[in-house]
Amino acid sequence: MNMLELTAQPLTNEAFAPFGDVIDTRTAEYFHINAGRTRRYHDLARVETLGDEARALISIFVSQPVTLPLTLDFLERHPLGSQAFMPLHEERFLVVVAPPGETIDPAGMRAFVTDGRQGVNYRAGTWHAIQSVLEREGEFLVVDRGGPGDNCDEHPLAARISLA
Ligand SMILES: NC(=O)N[C@@H](O)C(=O)O
Ligand code: NI
Repeated sequence: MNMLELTAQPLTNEAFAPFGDVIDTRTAEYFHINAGRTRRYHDLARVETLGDEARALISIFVSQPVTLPLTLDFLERHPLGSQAFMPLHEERFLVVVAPPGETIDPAGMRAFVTDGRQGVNYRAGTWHAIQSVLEREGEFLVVDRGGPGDNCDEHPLAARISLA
């Protein structure tokens, strides 16, 4: 299997649009609630929970940092639901994705690096690397789909991800 080499680019809303949503108050609209004390950054990402008895889960991931370059031997997808990761302490992380589909075209793969203020929401079926925090232990709020059915497929590949 050929090793694909990718250099992670800064994450932007536009570049990530084919894969899901970037969660970032700096690029989002808000309105005031709670007698003006609160800015509500409303409906920043679409939560998908497909199939009978599906429900949204709220979890916390505490992840150990990856070493660079990051070597990947698979990407995974969740066909029955979205999956969102929001850092709780401005942790930076790698985002490696490919568009939904039964196979992965290496030419369609993209690698991004977040800036600490960004979270991501993978839409259902988007191929992605598992959570890959940089530099230090990371704590993430995770919103994804629970319920019956197989919601995690793996696709083997060989890739090495570097920072510029
Ligand atoms: N397995 C799990 O809950 N996490 C992965 O889906 C991931 O994307 O990190
Ligand atoms: Ni996942």
